[in-house]
Amino acid sequence: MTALNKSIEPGDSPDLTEERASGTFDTNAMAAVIYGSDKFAQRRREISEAISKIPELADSAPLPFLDRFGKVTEGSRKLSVILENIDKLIDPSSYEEGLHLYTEVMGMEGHPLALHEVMFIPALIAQASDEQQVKWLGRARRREIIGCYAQTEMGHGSNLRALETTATYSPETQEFILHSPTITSLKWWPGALGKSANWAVVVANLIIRDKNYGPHPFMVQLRDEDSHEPLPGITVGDIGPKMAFNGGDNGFLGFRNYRIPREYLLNRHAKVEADGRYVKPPHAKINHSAMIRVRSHMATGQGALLAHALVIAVRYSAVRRQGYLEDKSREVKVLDYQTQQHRLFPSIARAYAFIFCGFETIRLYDQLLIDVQNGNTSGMADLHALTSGLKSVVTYQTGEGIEQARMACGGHGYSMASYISEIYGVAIGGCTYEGENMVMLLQLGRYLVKSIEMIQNGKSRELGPMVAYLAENESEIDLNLGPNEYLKVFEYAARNQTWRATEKFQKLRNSGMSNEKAWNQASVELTRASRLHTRLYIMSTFINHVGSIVDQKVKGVLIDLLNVHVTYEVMDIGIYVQGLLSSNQMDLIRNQLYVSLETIRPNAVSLVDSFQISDMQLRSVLGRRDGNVYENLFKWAKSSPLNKTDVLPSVTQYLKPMMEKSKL
Ligand SMILES: CCCCCCCCCC/C=C\CCCCC/C=C/C(=O)SCCNC(=O)CCNC(=O)[C@H](O)C(C)(C)COP(=O)(O)OP(=O)(O)OC[C@H]1O[C@@H](n2cnc3c(N)ncnc32)[C@H](O)[C@@H]1OP(=O)(O)O
Ligand SMILES: Cc1cc2nc3c(=O)[nH]c(=O)nc-3n(C[C@H](O)[C@H](O)[C@H](O)COP(=O)(O)OP(=O)(O)OC[C@H]3O[C@@H](n4cnc5c(N)ncnc54)[C@H](O)[C@@H]3O)c2cc1C
Repeated sequence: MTALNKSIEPGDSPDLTEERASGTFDTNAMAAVIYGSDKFAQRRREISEAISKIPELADSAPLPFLDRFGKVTEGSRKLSVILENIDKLIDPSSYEEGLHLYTEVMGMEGHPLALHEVMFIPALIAQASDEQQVKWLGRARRREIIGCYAQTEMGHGSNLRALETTATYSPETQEFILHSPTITSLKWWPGALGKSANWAVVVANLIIRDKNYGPHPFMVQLRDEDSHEPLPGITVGDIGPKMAFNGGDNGFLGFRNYRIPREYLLNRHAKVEADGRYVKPPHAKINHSAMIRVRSHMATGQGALLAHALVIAVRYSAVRRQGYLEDKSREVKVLDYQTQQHRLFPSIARAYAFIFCGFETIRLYDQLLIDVQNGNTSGMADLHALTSGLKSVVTYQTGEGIEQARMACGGHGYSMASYISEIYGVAIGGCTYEGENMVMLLQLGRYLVKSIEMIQNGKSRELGPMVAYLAENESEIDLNLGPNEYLKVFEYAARNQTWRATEKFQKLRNSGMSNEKAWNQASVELTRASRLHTRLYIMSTFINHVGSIVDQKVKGVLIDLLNVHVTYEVMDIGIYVQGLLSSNQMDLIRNQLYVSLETIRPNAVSLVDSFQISDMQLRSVLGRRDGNVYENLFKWAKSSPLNKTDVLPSVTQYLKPMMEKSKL
């Protein structure tokens, strides 16, 4: 009989082999569900295999032992090896294959092409005219140029209307003059801007005859294409070390009356004619499209980051033995403790939920892109609201889940040998980039308040499908019926909170308070409504996705995982459902959660193995596929540069003289 868990190999830790043998489903079949098709899951495995055959693609040292300079250099070195071998490794026209290749080889610490692929090229696709695409897109795709997306400034990131960089049109020369008038107007943070990029999409206020038309995207050359020196009028550099992404060069950028041709305004939607006439775009916020795209991809991206941490924590918990349960002759795997399961299994469910929900959101974005290219912008507000809430909830919960995974690994989780702190640093960057989470929750809050106002004005029928539940009355809940009943509990909580928050805002406003002050005083309640609404969306896409799965064994275990999810989520929002559920019902749900943790236990390792994250990609001693943790932990420590000599110069220079002095 072939093993259902495809990861069993001779030489593996017997503890992990035992876990893999208890799995009830084929991990390749689950990987096909996670990665959208059997074909792509298979391609991922083939690409990982091909990468492993090129030794130069391996890290030259464990990344945590490299300093900043070493990390940046290592990223560029590996990138050049990738590009020499790219045709052997992937189909270069496949974005997904490229993403897998980069993630595996470059890791998550940042590299010169990260923003080129994630924002620069997408911004050109969405915002450059056909003519401009002929000029730049091919060059960008062939990597003749390296680009980034430069919007945020030292003084302003969230409030785009207050950006200070100006692009003033000069009809005489038909040029835009880019200028940074203050210190705070320096572009600050853009990935790959500091040292790698030679071009950028720069967001600056378009000024024509003293009138400010607001932020617009411009294509700007920053460095000479031969010497890579900054061009005259450009000040550019690296902003220094960060919590994570230290292989990347997030940068600063200033302009001193820097001239670019009129044709360098990305003008698919808005244009400036030669005489300075402004042609309006079809939607006022169309220039925000590069951000909507990244936000749409963040649920799968963050799900993958959470998955990395869980692969490490769950595998390690199956080989780590500490303490006893009934059998006093052998210490127990820590994964058998209910507290450990409660710490990790709901996060496994969330990682799956984020990935499935991400599929749906990317589908909505791709549809919107087609609609917008055809002149139909009617879906923009809905997707903006949805992705604003989603990026906030998934990044926050991913951060929470990763931190729990770290603690679940005890002391070794705190070591960089686990690599979890790096994953954490990368993931929580997402709470800030692409819109600070509170700010984005409030964007969704605006949309929810408007939806309630439509209901109040008798326009319930005009509500979109995602907010139609706000107009419904609650019905009786029978919690024995399964996930759809839990969905109703969430609908109740989100509806109730959205009405309460809206009514609070309206009451304050009606009391004579200004709109802004009333909004501010209701804003915590509004963010709570946004979170509940978003969690409802995540739960409903999880339920729908599981419903569509054909492989019965895979579907069976995903239903078990869904049971962990719905019971955990409802317990987690207990305070919002007090009016709906009795304390007996809450006890029932709590017990269902404990039962579902036991049900999922035999499949825990297979569920994380199904993410099929290779050892190379994981970069974690604790999370190794073979589970041979201890001998490799010792090897890892011995490879520390501090252990190259037994006596460090710092000891000879400072500690020895100190001890000698004390002896006198
Ligand atoms: C395959 C890709 C994978 C991607 C990620 C995976 C991650 C995994 C691994 C990570 C590895 C590397 C990735 C690192 C990438 C990091 C890249 C980071 C990039 C950046 O951070 S770029 C800078 C981002 N900056 C922001 O997000 C700024 C946030 N602020 C805003 O967006 C706006 O200021 C605002 C939305 C808060 C407000 O906009 P403003 O223009 O001022 O509008 P308002 O006046 O407030 O509102 C007016 C009405 O307009 C509506 N509105 C606003 N925006 C939109 C929109 N985009 N579409 C439609 N409608 C919009 C708003 O709702 C108001 O409507 P109303 O009047 O209420 O009807
Ligand atoms: C890892 C990383 C990568 C990045 N990459 C890029 C990039 O490639 N290109 C780019 O252009 N930018 C990039 N950024 C910048 C990023 O987009 C901004 O930092 C982000 O949008 C937040 O803006 P801010 O820094 O101005 O935060 P601030 O707005 O200053 O936030 C500070 C606090 O004020 C609160 N606050 C602000 N406004 C409001 C409000 N209206 N209501 C309530 N509370 C409010 C926030 O909630 C937060 O608590 C990156 C940032 C990071 C961390």
